[in-house]
Amino acid sequence: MLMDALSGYSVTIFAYGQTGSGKTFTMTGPDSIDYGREAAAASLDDGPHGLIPRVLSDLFELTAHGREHAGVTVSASYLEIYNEQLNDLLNPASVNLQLRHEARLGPFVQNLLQVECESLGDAMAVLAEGTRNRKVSSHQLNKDSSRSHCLMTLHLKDANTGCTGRISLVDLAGSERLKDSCSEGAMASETGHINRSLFALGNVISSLSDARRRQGHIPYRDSKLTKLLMDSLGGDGRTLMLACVSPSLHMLEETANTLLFASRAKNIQNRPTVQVD
Ligand SMILES: Nc1ncnc2c1ncn2[C@@H]1O[C@H](COP(=O)(O)OP(=O)(O)OP(=O)(O)O)[C@@H](O)[C@H]1O
Repeated sequence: MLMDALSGYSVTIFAYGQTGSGKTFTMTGPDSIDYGREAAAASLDDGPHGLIPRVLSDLFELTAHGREHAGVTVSASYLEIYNEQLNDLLNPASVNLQLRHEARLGPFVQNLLQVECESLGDAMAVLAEGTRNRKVSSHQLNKDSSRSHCLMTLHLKDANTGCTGRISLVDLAGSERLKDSCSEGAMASETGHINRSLFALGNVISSLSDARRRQGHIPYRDSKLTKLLMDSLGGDGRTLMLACVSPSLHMLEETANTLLFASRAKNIQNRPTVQVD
């Protein structure tokens, strides 16, 4: 996926699964690891590191001086969709941003900060800053439950070829049944938003995976999440979905739902296209 992005494709990797199933653990890594600038100095080859630090580490190795992709510049943005609002995780004062669409760019978030990253240390600092600003709360099923969908995007621009690739790394909030999570008040309202947007994602995926419905209307407009992921779902990007499931017998029904969702998603065919500036 990383090599594709360096060649000008728009790639998306997203983690899906019910609350507490390990999406954040998979994407970012265990909370015990401090992904500050210092961590960049340490080797990321060993240990339980998340997918994002590994992608960043490989990216800066491949774009290092003297390597084939040395002409590629990297900038990063990091946003969350919280209660159907788009907020900038790198600039917490910047909330409720507008989602726009341009034929050439596809969907994009207006006024979202893009930070230039010259080294792995810079990119790790972006990851640490954004992760610090995410909305997280405790409930019965997960003590550090993400209350928002988070999307880190690495924008890659190759000065030699003019190719503009993109890697979007998405940690979705997890579905939860209120009677199990025992969320109340503001948290219950967050849960409502999370469940509704995951429902919209499910609808888009089932429409795209069904050959007859694929020809008709695809309900991308039903949520910010599906509007934002439009290119990744049945569009011109390359997409990898990670299905996270819990080993607990209590979660059997949710596990079956996640697997059903994943097997539907497998039927979706994108038409990947290289983007050239
Ligand atoms: N593969 C794993 N090995 C060890 N611990 C794990 C693993 N996956 C998850 N955990 C632990 O389980 C707990 C829940 O995981 P995590 O927060 O990643 O779930 P999540 O799917 O992101 O949940 P939510 O949707 O509520 O945000 C965390 O304490 C995490 O460290």
